[in-house]
Amino acid sequence: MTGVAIEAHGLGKTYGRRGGGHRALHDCSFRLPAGRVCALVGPNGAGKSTLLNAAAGLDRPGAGSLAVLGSTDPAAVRDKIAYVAQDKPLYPQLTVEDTLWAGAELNPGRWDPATADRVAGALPRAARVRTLSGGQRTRLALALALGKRPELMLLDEPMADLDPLARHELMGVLMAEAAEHGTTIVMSSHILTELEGACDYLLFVDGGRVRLGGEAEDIVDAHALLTGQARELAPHTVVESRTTGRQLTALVRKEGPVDTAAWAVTQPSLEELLLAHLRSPDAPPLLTPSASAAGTLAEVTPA
Ligand SMILES: Nc1ncnc2c1ncn2[C@@H]1O[C@H](COP(=O)(O)OP(=O)(O)OP(=O)(O)O)[C@@H](O)[C@H]1O
Repeated sequence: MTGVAIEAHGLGKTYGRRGGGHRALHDCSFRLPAGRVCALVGPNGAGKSTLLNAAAGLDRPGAGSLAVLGSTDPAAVRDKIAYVAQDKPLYPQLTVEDTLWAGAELNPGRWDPATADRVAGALPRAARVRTLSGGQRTRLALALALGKRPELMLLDEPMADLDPLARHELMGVLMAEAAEHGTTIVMSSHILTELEGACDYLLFVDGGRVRLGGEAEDIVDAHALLTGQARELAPHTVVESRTTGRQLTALVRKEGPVDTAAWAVTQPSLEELLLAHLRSPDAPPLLTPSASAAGTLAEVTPA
């Protein structure tokens, strides 16, 4: 699939203007190509849910511009987007069966009953939503989202309350969906190891801005873990360094070839890379060309 799933320019969102206000998104710019499985990571309060809410059209950004599936009008693309928010909003009085029926009714022409049924799995069809466990509700919310056959799936910590087996199974279903239909998936999570094998794209948000964006492989390739006798690390950009005696270990962003005579060089894992950036809020941002938002879109009218 070609095209751009999400493009943001200078996106801003401030909560509670009276008495100061908190900037949840601040000058946030990036581009997510269509067809990618994107990990949305960042510390608590970074702005991930705020960004997903904006992309889903549930919340209006206060500044900047945002295009989703090529449109700046959220209503125009709503039927092509599935959003599983952190609190998994479902109707508590409906049964599982009624909920799946409602999914079919609300998505005429798109609904895929076989997929929804497969994801719902062993959920008792006659059980009311309010009697389901947190993990069972998640499964039902994912069944609704996948049954909709969306072009863009926005998932806010979808696996957080699933048991390991269910997590493994549903991650497999998501990946198969993305591979078969070219669905763009944006998935926020704090479980970095889980994302590493599943996601091919990365958006690392911190302080309401994208600090790392692009193909996960390219972002990892741009960095190196260097170990050797303490000495100058220039010209490389130091993300994090630690000295023990005369031994220096550093995670750097490579600025040209690394002197392999001076340093033992290894490639960091995605988890090591993200942890280093989490501990080093001043490390400069890095967006690969495909993640760099270019040009200007129509400005969002301040809410
Ligand atoms: N409705 C709201 N009213 C006021 N402040 C809010 C509201 N929603 C979010 N915030 C604030 O905006 C910031 C970003 O919140 P957001 O929920 O987007 O972070 P997050 O990255 O999803 O965090 P987490 O990983 O903890 O889920 C936080 O400082 C939060 O306190």
